[in-house]
Amino acid sequence: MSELSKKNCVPCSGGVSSLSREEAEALLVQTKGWSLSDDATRIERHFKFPDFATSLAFVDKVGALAEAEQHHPDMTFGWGYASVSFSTHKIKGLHENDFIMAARVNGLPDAT
Ligand SMILES: C[C@H](O)[C@H](O)[C@H]1CNC2=NC(N)=NC(=O)C2=N1
Repeated sequence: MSELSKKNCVPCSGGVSSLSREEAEALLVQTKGWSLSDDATRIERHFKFPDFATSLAFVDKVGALAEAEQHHPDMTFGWGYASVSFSTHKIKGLHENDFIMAARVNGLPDAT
């Protein structure tokens, strides 16, 4: 379990700078499977599942996690896959919260 997955998101009210590419890359080491967008404003991971029901259940679990932490992903899903992406809207870029959520998503039982 990464150190990040033990943390909780802190409210982000804007007015703080987004992480630099270097800072994001350093945190990415703790979030296996996630990649940084070309402009370094979001992180994304693609998950595969054996069927539609498992994809749907996974997206639902990510949603529950997001509601609990009040930090929300963009997601697309369909038969056998889900794509989850995090960015912090208020700062139009990355915050440690995005990496905390990625680590927590990686800890879900179906996130293989
Ligand atoms: C009040 C509430 O905490 C905020 O509006 C949260 C909700 N979820 C959020 N999710 C994401 N990804 N970015 C945000 O800036 C954000 N803000």
